[in-house]
Amino acid sequence: MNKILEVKDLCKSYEVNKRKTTVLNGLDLTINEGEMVAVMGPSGSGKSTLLYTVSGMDKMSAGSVKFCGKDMAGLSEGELAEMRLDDMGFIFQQMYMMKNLSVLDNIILPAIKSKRTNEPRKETVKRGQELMRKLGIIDTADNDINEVSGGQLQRACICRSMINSPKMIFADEPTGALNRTSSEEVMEELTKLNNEGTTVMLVTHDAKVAAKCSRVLYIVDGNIKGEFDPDRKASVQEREKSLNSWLIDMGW
Ligand SMILES: Nc1ncnc2c1ncn2[C@@H]1O[C@H](COP(=O)(O)OP(=O)(O)OP(=O)(O)O)[C@@H](O)[C@H]1O
Repeated sequence: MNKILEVKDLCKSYEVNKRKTTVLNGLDLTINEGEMVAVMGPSGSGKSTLLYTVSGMDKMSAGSVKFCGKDMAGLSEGELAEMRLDDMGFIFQQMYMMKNLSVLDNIILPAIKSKRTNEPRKETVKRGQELMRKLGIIDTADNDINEVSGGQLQRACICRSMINSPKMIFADEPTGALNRTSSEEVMEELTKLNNEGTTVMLVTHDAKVAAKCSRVLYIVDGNIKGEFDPDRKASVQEREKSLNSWLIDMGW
């Protein structure tokens, strides 16, 4: 198995009003290509910070992060931005959609910005529309982003995260704001993507979501306290049940 993400002794602290808070505290983690990893843990334990730091969205304070064998600390801001644009997909809570663009234009924006290919805009639009069709939101293509539901917007975020065919998708609470049906649909799409070979790392508070992953990490005080491998051959109910009892053991 090829390693896609190698994290060693990762530390991250913030300074607010001259007071230093250490959020990640010497964390080690390896994720192999094709894994779907859930990050769980109490509120404030550092889950989102971990996601932002290993994906290069935020600067680490110490340690090392290698993505596809490349040491992120050795990359310039421009090289990092290119890596994020071409090789990583993001589904983050704040969603970061541009308010003055339609849903479709938001989805294709990363492809328009990418220098990797000189794909004509017409082709990019076609690919964006195909993704929207696949995720069942093609009818919203020309809508403003405030004219769609939370579930539709989350699916649009998934389309956008996929438009450059990334090697890995980072998702922070991808189902957080959704009802059970939308949440299941979004997870179905992420699982499909993962089955097609995309590595996924997602933060969630929902054991139902985590049970669909190949590995669950439990973070406490900025470090991994335990890991759990849901048995993907077992039924969804069985996986959830064993995950829930493991979470209780972890202090959930
Ligand atoms: N930009 C920032 N500046 C200062 N402190 C921050 C910043 N971002 C996060 N923190 C602090 O770092 C700690 C961990 O935050 P983080 O968002 O990673 O936790 P989390 O486990 O994802 O929490 P939740 O489950 O509530 O989303 C918190 O105490 C938070 O206040």
